[in-house]
Amino acid sequence: MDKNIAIDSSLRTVEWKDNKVVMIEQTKLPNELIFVEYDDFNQVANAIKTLIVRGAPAIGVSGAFGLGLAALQSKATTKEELLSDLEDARKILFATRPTAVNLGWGLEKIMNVAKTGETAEQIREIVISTAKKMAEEDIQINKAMGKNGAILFDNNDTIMTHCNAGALATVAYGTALGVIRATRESGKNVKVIATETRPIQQGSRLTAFELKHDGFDVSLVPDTAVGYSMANGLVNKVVVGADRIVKTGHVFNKIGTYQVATMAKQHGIPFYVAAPLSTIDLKTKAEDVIIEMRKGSEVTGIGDKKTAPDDIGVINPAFDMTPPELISGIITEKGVATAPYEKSIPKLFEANN
Ligand SMILES: CSC[C@H]1O[C@H](OP(=O)(O)O)[C@H](O)[C@@H]1O
Repeated sequence: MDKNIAIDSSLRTVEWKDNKVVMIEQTKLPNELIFVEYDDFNQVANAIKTLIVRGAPAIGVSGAFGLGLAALQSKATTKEELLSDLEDARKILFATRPTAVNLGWGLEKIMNVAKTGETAEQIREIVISTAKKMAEEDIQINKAMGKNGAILFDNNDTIMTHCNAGALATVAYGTALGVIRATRESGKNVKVIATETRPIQQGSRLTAFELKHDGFDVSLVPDTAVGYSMANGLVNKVVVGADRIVKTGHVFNKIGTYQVATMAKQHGIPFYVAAPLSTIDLKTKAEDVIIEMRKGSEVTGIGDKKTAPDDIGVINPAFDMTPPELISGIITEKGVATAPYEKSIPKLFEANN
């Protein structure tokens, strides 16, 4: 592994290059940093479903790029035919993962601009240019979010994270880790404690990897040591990402987030969520959000090594819900929302923000 990898805005998790989608093959980290190239939207759909690319903003942009490939693959010569082919591709990309709202948001944004094209060629051009613009905006959004969040953190804080809400969950820079990067850039010295985040270990494989390569003092804890870390004064604050936030302030994030938030409340530790507006869903009620259930083999083994007996029942939700009363603030590119969230979250969308 190249010890001099720079995991910052210079390294893109996913990008459009020569009419192909290029992404980091995240299931190979931290052992190998491999880039894969796709020219078929079905390959992008598979990459999202199998977590080759993961993280709400990253899969939103990947879905948009997937529609760009679908536009190039389509043999359509008329607007109607091409829109029909794009809708077929949208359904396949949308069905890959149900919880992160960014995927649906990214696909809908592309479909809406596609309808503004008059000819098949115009549609192809606008779809690809809009997807590329979405990717560039993601980085700027993360940096704005970082600045808004940095003021909440103090010099010499030790900050706990859960899962990976870093450069590897976005196009670059990250959401929760973007706040940590911006805090350092503001001149404050911070340390990080990353939870392992079983079963897929986004914390140990991805967060520890990217923070180490970005020069941070990062320590790893098993998920079972969250309470110990907080009870023994090792944690000053927590910041995590999100996959969907509803207007009441209920946050849907990687499984285990609810436990971390509950422990933080118990120990009087501020618990923040960092997410772009594209992760906020003003329409869906908390009780109607679909929690992705993943295959049991992720829990009964690590890689190809079995760690549990055969034929046992497994409950493997990929996400859980953290209620607003456990959340100190929701950091976005438009500012920080605080309780009561049903009043503060809609304000983030007001034009003068
Ligand atoms: C900045 S979004 C990151 C968010 O997505 C992760 O889930 P997954 O790795 O399954 O895509 C996790 O919930 C992170 O907080």
